[in-house]
Amino acid sequence: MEYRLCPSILSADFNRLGEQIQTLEKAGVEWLHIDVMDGDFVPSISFGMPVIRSIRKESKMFFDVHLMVSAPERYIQDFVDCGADSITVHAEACEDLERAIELIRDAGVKVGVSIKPATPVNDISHLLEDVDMVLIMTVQPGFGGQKYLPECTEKIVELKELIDREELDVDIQVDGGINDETMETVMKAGANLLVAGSYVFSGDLETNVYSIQKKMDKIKSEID
Ligand SMILES: O=C(CO)[C@H](O)[C@H](O)COP(=O)(O)O
Ligand SMILES: [Fe+2]
Repeated sequence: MEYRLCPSILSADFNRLGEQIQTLEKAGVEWLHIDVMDGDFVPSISFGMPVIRSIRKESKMFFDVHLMVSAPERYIQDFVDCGADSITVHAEACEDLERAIELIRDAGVKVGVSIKPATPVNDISHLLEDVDMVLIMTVQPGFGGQKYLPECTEKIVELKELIDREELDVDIQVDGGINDETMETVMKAGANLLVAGSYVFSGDLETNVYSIQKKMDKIKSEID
């Protein structure tokens, strides 16, 4: 099982975004989590295609685009064109989730489906064969810096059991409130892709990345 830290640039200093992305890349980070918010599916607005297009020119990292957008089907090709390597849509945001998955697949990038804390795993369990990743939100989507919702842990366990039972190759990503304490909980529950914003970007970025990766390696050795 491949475990990865996926820093979320929502917590970056946008005045120094290029420089901070370079720091992450030099420290060995391979996935960059990119949160797009539309002010409709979630209350806040973040950024969109022009920002992604700009950072794509400077970075070879895997761009993991988390669309917190209503009817995301409208924008799949745009996000692929500006540099996404994977696109994650919310089950709650799509009128036809199967169609959204098909559009992402046909556009040639990896497919992710996300569920909010109140959405049961059961709502997406029939689609597991069609996706590369399921993102379990561990806070209400819309803002960085919130506290991990402990009731989400059992959803990670449930999803992991389903994936193992059906012998599928699907990553489990978690997003929201990941820190020193919660990273152990989510990894032991079955998550392998850990999104973290405020935990990575508060204080010295390089020091944080090395220390988080070291902690992840230690937890991984306890799981294997
Ligand atoms: O999707 C998100 C918010 O909706 C972000 O990826 C997430 O909040 C990361 O921030 P933090 O690690 O500070 O909780
Ligand atoms: Fe996110």
